Amino acid sequence: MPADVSAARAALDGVPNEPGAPKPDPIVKGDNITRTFGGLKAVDVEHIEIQRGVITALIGPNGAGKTTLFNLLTGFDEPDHGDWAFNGKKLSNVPAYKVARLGMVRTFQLTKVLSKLTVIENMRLGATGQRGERFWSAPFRRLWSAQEDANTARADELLARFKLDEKREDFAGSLSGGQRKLLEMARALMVDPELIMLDEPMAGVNPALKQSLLEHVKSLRDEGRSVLFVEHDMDMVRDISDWVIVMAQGQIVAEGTPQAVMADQRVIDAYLGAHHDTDISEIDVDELEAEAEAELEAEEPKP
Ligand SMILES: Nc1ncnc2c1ncn2[C@@H]1O[C@H](COP(=O)(O)OP(=O)(O)OP(=O)(O)O)[C@@H](O)[C@H]1O
Repeated sequence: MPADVSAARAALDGVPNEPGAPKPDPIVKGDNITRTFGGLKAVDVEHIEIQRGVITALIGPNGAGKTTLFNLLTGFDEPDHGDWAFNGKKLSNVPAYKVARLGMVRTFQLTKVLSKLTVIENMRLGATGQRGERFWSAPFRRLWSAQEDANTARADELLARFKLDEKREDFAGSLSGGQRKLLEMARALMVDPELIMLDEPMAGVNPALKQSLLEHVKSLRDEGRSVLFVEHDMDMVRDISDWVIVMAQGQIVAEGTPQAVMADQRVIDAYLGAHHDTDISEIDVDELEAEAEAELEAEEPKP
């Protein structure tokens, strides 16, 4: 682990495991952020701070408001109320492409339109700082070509890093789940962000590829970026996050190191409360028994 990553982690040592806890060096700071849809308060965050230079996970049950909070912070949606700052600069009413240019970028799942572009075209689109898909319409495409050379060089470098160089001319829609996630990450890196926000980086990824994806996420932090990710895959949260923020019903209900948060009763309640609908008939009882037996055998003292 590079020394500056250990230092960044160590800085979290004294931070209390409390919702909205102040951080020693926050890259994002927000207050009283609310967003309602009809009568529903999707986001109702009193105070949030994201520490610089570490990996922060944002978790919570379905509908907790995680994606809405991502959209608000990055300028893709407007709050009812709220103030937040990135590197001390207030961002309310700043459009998404400007937020991206300032250094805060979120990934997007590959939409239908983006699937019909090639991998390299997706990368060049990333360089526009998230102006959206309309920016890629024919007139803009011509305007854009003037700046293409520098962007293409950066795009090719990133494609090589994420092992997508052989897919350069393929349609993005033809990529596997894991390759799509790598492309989303590579595309976001086109603007060289200080804070990269990953939306469910493990969703739809084949288990064999998960480890390699985790290493790529860690490499973002190890090169000095701050990472904030939304994820349901608890193994990933446990494995790579330095800090975890838990949302439920629009609010931050808990925060702390992965170990502290996973042991927190409020988190267990918020999670299990939402996931207790698992159909018991779907569980393979024989498999569970076999696993339990294997574990017991492994624990038995050797004669
Ligand atoms: N554009 C919208 N119009 C109406 N309701 C919305 C809209 N976007 C989100 N919501 C509602 O706001 C709440 C929070 O949704 P959000 O997608 O932010 O949750 P989430 O924590 O990201 O959930 P998930 O883990 O399922 O992605 C949900 O009840 C959702 O139905």
